[in-house]
Amino acid sequence: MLGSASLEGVTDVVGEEELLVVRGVHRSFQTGSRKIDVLKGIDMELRSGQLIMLRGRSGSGKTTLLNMLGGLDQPSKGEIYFRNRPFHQWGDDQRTSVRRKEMGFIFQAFALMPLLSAWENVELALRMADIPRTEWKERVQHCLELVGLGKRMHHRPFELSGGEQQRVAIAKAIAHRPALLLADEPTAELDSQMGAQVMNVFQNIIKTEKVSICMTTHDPTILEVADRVYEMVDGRFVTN
Ligand SMILES: Nc1ncnc2c1ncn2[C@@H]1O[C@H](COP(=O)(O)OP(=O)(O)OP(=O)(O)O)[C@@H](O)[C@H]1O
Repeated sequence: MLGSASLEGVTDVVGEEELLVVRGVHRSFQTGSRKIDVLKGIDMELRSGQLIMLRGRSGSGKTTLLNMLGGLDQPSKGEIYFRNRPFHQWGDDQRTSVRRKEMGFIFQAFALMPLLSAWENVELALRMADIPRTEWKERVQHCLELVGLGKRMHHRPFELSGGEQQRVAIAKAIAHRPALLLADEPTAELDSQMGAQVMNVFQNIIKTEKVSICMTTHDPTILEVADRVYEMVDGRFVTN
């Protein structure tokens, strides 16, 4: 087992905070009498200020891993440390609390409330994270300006392009100042220009908001902006 002493060792060596450490993670699913091994021993690290990408064919296990990093699911075996805390040992309530306060999520389909404006969508995220109401106005404005939507703050999703909707989703995901942003194929529904805009926003928020990002992608054209790419084949990482 990887104890806190060895984690401190890792931090000393690299001189930066290890936000996420994954050791020997397996995940199996039982369907009827069959056991399916989806993750077969995953090791990875994510440091503060990094953008890492999980790449791999459909069905290789990327979403399963991302769900685990976000505490939506738990490993069958192995360890996940989030900010030096043993995420894999925690119960649902503790994981939910960390997820609400310290993590943000972005999905392929933009996950906005259709009847709410961009402003109201971001505000909703602050309400959900128990951020005091007095801070909402300034924070919503800041986040929407950060993603380049300062002039579209009161539009509703159907009045925005796909790329703009995804940028509202980013503003919503970072509003409560998470340390970690998890994004599942955030550019998959976008054309290459809009996808590039989303990646620019990601690079920008890593610097200005001090958030780290772990995302999955199929898109080879965006891999070059990653600090590190993990290639997944059949539930394992392979070296390129
Ligand atoms: N709850 C579950 N029960 C049974 N099998 C599952 C479950 N969740 C995922 N799987 C299986 O695990 C495998 C990996 O799925 P996963 O969604 O992680 O792949 P992926 O790499 O994200 O694929 P895609 O790029 O298409 O999203 C698939 O074969 C899937 O059917």
